[in-house]
Amino acid sequence: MTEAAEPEAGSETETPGGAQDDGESDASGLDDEPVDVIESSPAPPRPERDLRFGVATAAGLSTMTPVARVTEAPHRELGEAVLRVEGLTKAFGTTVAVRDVSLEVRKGSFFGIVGPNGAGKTTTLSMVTGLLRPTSGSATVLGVDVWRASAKARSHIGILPDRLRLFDQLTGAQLLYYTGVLRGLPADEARARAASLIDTFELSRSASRLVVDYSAGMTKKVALASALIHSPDLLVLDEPFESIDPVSAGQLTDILFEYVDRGGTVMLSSHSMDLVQRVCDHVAVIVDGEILADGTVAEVRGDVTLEERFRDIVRGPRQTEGLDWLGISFS
Ligand SMILES: Nc1ncnc2c1ncn2[C@@H]1O[C@H](COP(=O)(O)OP(=O)(O)OP(=O)(O)O)[C@@H](O)[C@H]1O
Repeated sequence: MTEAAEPEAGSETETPGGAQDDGESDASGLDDEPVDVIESSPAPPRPERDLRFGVATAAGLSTMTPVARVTEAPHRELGEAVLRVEGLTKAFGTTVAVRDVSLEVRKGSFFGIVGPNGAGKTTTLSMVTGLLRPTSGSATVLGVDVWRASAKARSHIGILPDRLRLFDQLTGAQLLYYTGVLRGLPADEARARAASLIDTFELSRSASRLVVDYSAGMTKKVALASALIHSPDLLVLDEPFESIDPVSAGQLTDILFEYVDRGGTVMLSSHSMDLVQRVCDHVAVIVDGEILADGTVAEVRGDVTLEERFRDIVRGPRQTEGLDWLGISFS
């Protein structure tokens, strides 16, 4: 995994507790937490594989079907509506970023939202998760209105936002622990889940380094782990695979599959049509703030690939138009 690489000389940052990652610290990374913020009692035994967020051991993960070999998502029986979006609209001044979007995401679904740059994906996901107030329309999670009862609604949601704003002066282990505590977990439970997630996401060698020193991919992983720590019913992930290498992407996908198999629900945005076709059972295509197609991936793509259908739907302008002055032939 990417974090196996040692930081460059001089780039390593001292932790608040004065410790540096020497690559030999405890796998949980919680051993060198400052004693005034995390109790120094030994970490409790790690929980069995019985948590929604998928405490997958390395052995467990290795028995799963490598997602890279799959060309379409497995059939899943879906349950009740977890997320209902009705007539969601967002205007920034005179720019209407999202117009009258309605969606339903059912329990057990892996739902993809795709669209070209600037189509309104991030704006939609931000409204769904309570990070951005809509101009009109509503979003409910398990029947709880995201804006009228935001605290309760957010307790059901795990969020990986587009522009990550993490407490990056914490170590990875501290970030997970404090996220768990802020999400209302008892300290012991937060510590145990943090340790399990560090194992699952193979972050043990980086767990006692400051997040500010993480690579982009490692930052994404620790952020995704943080989104899972309170065992949410719905995970909303904005471009979760951006900056992630293919091996890590396959592993993250397996973790998300396991989360869904345990009754979780995922909504994600992505520019990778191939990935969406392989992992998502439902997809919505958004263009200029409006949903132009949605349904099962099979319904939306028909007898062509999702990427081909996406190109048909979007019909972007030819990129070479107006570049004649470059003097290069693109044909
Ligand atoms: N805070 C803001 N103020 C003004 N305009 C905004 C703001 N946020 C987004 N927009 C505009 O809303 C539109 C949709 O943006 P959004 O970030 O939702 O697109 P996106 O589909 O996520 O794009 P990308 O794939 O490039 O990340 C764009 O025209 C963007 O410029």
